[in-house]
Amino acid sequence: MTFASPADFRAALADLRGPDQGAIAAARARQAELTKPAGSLGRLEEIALFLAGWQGTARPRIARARAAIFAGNHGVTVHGVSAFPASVTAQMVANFEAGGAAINALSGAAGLELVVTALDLDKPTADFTIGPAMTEAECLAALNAGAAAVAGDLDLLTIGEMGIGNSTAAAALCLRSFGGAAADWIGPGTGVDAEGIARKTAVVERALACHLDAPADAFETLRRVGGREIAAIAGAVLQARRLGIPVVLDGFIGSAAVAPLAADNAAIAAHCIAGHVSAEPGHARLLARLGLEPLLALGMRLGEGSGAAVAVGVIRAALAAHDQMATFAEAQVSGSL
Ligand SMILES: O=C(O)c1ccc[n+]([C@@H]2O[C@H](COP(=O)([O-])O)[C@@H](O)[C@H]2O)c1
Ligand SMILES: Cc1cc2nc[nH]c2cc1C
Repeated sequence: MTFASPADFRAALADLRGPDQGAIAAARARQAELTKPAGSLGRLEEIALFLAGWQGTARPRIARARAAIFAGNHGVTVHGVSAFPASVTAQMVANFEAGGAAINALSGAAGLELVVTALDLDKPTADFTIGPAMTEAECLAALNAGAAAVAGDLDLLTIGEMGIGNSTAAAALCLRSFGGAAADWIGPGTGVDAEGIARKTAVVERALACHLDAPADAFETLRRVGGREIAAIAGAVLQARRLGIPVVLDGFIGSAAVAPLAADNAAIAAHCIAGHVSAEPGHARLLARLGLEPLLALGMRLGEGSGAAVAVGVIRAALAAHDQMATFAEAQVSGSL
């Protein structure tokens, strides 16, 4: 068990390591020697430096990369907050296992090992409009399931989720972590209409009122208005940080899992790349609050780690250029005047 208690989780979140500045400096020096005008590969250059810092080497690589997908069920679905029935969560997990989901195709295309963790699907979280979604023990177990999906020898981790109703939980997490109005964080999710959005807004407002006087630290917010797959993502992101593994986040729900952690320690997202900005309207606002600039904007809103997996293609391209290009000296090309 990685996090022995809520206090242990809080201590880990309070004690975050930074990237290897020497490796970043060495990678920057190499970039300056490659046969291109300085800065001409734009964000690709920043990605190479980012991976150098977290992998602790001037020549980062992606030999072993994993897509970790977490699934959970939500008691809040009793309020009609999703366009799909809660039974779809387990059905989609079976689809992941059979190889028929988008993430199967996209993780394969990106060269990612797919690891699916289904968390007590037959035991939905409690309805968080009337009490905490999870007990302390349940939340801790989910955090640890997330941490357990992170292997020490990974060069990169991408993260995804599946959970009917979890865009409502994600909105509640964002509101409790960053404030604003419920409407700032609510969107159609799987595709609810205007009445569905109004129902989601009322549900999130009731949830926030229910937990108003409760402690607002990361563990309590995850436990009260999160979900098992969401807490698992939080545990995986924190464990990856402890191991120095860079993370690619996916869409609105995957990013919202980090929101309570960021409210306690703004440095938590430093080892994360936002793979994409999803079409869920709160995602752009959330990424801005996390200090992350999305790599892609493809109008995707699927979840299950799909946008993060697509972004890995760009990240691999960044490393290919960084690693394989000739220097000005090697290619006998004149440098800038
Ligand atoms: O990743 C996103 O930005 C995203 C946006 C909308 C929906 N989803 C997925 O759809 C489900 C949540 O939507 P809902 O309507 O059931 O709350 C869940 O399984 C997510 O993976 C995901
Ligand atoms: C079919 C389906 C697939 C999904 N994948 C992630 N969330 C999803 C929600 C639905 C409804």
